[in-house]
Amino acid sequence: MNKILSVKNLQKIYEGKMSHTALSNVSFDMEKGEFTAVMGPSGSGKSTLLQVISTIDSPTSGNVYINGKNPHTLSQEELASFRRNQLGFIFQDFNLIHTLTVEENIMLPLSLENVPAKEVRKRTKKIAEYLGISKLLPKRTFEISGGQAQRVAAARALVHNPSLILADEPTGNLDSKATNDVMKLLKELNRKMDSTILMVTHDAYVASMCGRVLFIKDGRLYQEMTAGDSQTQFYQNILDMLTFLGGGQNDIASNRI
Ligand SMILES: Nc1ncnc2c1ncn2[C@@H]1O[C@H](COP(=O)(O)OP(=O)(O)OP(=O)(O)O)[C@@H](O)[C@H]1O
Repeated sequence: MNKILSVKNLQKIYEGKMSHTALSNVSFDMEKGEFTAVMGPSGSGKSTLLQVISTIDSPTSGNVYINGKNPHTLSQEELASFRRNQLGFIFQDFNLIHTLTVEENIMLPLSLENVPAKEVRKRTKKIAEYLGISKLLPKRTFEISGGQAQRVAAARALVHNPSLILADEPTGNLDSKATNDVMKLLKELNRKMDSTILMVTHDAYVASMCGRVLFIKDGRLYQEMTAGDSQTQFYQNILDMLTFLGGGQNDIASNRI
């Protein structure tokens, strides 16, 4: 067993005129090669969880260990390097930089780490070939399609071979064909490269393609489900849980299987 992520008794309180407990006593682990979804009603704390794990925000109490190291105890400088080395991010809007070419976007994490230029080109070429986007390398980001942009974002997230990939609603803005493409891609990364992926999603169909789903309600880990043999059954179980948790129409995807 190779534990990549360990979240222990995480608590996050947003202080203000009215302080708000966004996460309360959340604990779970992820082994290498796991693909796990985080679901829950709007405002339940999913993004907060991802932000604390990704070190964008710090916990009020509790600990996060990535590959056995607690990034929240690192200095600013060490943290920046830790994030670039250990984590890969895939966001809904891809976060590509439009003044750069596709190749430069993919290279970015390595360039920031002062990896030698020859090695940067070699790794960029390899990941681009792997994801079938070699021909796009010289293009600007506005010259490529949404699905291609998602592949470029995945290439950038993977080029430095991160321990953990964090995805915040990577299919949020996409139609069902593009959603399927993105999920195929993530599954492929998960299977072939043994990538460990933690993904927030509102979409029960998308979640049913993962190996495990964590359900959050009012900042607490409410329930977890593991996929069985049938994706249709898993999807149904997820839908049932979401209906039970409540939270409005947007949280429940239409019947797609
Ligand atoms: N910076 C902040 N300051 C104060 N409260 C915040 C802050 N960010 C989030 N919250 C509150 O914390 C709770 C959890 O928010 P979070 O964004 O994690 O929910 P979520 O499950 O990701 O929601 P959604 O599905 O709508 O994106 C919400 O009640 C939100 O209003």
